[in-house]
Amino acid sequence: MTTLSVALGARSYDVHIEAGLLHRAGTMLAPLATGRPMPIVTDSNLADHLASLRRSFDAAGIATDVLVLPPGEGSKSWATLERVTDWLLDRGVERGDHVVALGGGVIGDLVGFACAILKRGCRFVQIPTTLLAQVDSSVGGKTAINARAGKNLIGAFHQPSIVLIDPETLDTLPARQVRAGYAEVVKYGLIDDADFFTWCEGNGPALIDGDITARADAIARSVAAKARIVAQDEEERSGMRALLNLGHTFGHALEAEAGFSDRLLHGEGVAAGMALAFAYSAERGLCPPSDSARVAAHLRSVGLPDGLKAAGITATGDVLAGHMRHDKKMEGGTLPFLLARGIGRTYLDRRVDLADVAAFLDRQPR
Ligand SMILES: NC(=O)c1ccc[n+]([C@@H]2O[C@H](COP(=O)([O-])OP(=O)(O)OC[C@H]3O[C@@H](n4cnc5c(N)ncnc54)[C@H](O)[C@@H]3O)[C@@H](O)[C@H]2O)c1
Ligand SMILES: O=C(O)C(=O)C[C@@H](O)[C@H](O)[C@H](O)COP(=O)(O)O
Ligand SMILES: [Zn+2]
Repeated sequence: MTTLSVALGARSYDVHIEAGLLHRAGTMLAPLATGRPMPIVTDSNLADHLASLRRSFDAAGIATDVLVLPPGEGSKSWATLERVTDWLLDRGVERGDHVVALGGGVIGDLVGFACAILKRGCRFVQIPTTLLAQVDSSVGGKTAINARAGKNLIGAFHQPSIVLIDPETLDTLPARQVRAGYAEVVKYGLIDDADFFTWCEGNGPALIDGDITARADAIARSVAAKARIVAQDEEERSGMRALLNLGHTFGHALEAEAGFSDRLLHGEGVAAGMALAFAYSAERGLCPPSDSARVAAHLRSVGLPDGLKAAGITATGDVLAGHMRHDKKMEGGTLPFLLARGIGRTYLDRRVDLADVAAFLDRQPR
């Protein structure tokens, strides 16, 4: 088993990664059991993994209660949040109790936020089952739902007590979802690890095709990178954690245009967003055009969108910039932007003019 730590003082926790770990979750979580049934929240695509998890809890003598939600981004909503919090309150969940989030980033973000606000905070456990959640969303404590005005606009920082990652759960994940999660893997290479991007170019196709070693390696490297960044800037105050937002200002705008629907998955928006961030950096003379072309080529080669056209977005630059004005990084009316001086050389630029970004977007092929 690989165990990585997210070092946050009193809020520190471990992330355990091992094939088959789901079947040992009961033993791993037994120290957190209170004698009352442990609540598990999941979505309806996870019946088989839920059954495995419950068997492992039964074997460890832990009773469970289960809430099954509809799958998809639409569940990151006020209505579903109310459903989760009412369900937890009906079960008499106390502040010291642990709620298990079994699923992808949607379940993790939603349940994490419910736990952040339930009785002003109860504990939770992340058992991520998508590649995206295993490499990114289950670690770091960003929790949220979406608002009419945009993505993740209602949320809180709330760290889990433990994260259990079983790469074998990815065996049932549809290929499109694997590819979308892979975009966040590539992100770590583009941020500050050019060698890892080269690793992605060599191993990405096998990872997507199901190579368990490549998947486990990518998960461990991604979690280590995220834990290192989060430990330095837990609440995105210094600019360090903002690096994890590479491609997201563009990506969230594209997701908003697609109505936060299956038309464009989060990871697909991030892929197109990263390609746009590199193209914009290259256009401004900050980044070698060859690096920008290399990023786009790799994303294309694994079937991810490399820009507006591939993402199916036809909106004007002004409309997209309008979405960006809701970005949580806005400061005094300006939007700090993640740009790149090259592969592995992402930085936060505080002098970007949104009108210039809009004009750049208008020049992109539709
Ligand atoms: N908190 C963070 O730091 C953070 C980081 C990245 C993304 N996110 C958020 O995560 C969300 C996207 O997460 P996601 O890509 O995991 O999407 P998701 O949770 O919607 O899961 C994708 C789909 O896969 C299904 N699924 C999950 N696990 C499965 C499995 N093992 N086998 C078969 N089907 C399975 C789900 O039911 C769903 O239909 C977005 O809302 C995004 O904003 C948050
Ligand atoms: O953990 C972070 O910090 C990230 O930015 C990770 C992102 O991949 C993730 O999509 C996050 O939810 C985006 O955060 P937001 O603050 O832009 O909503
Ligand atoms: Zn993301």
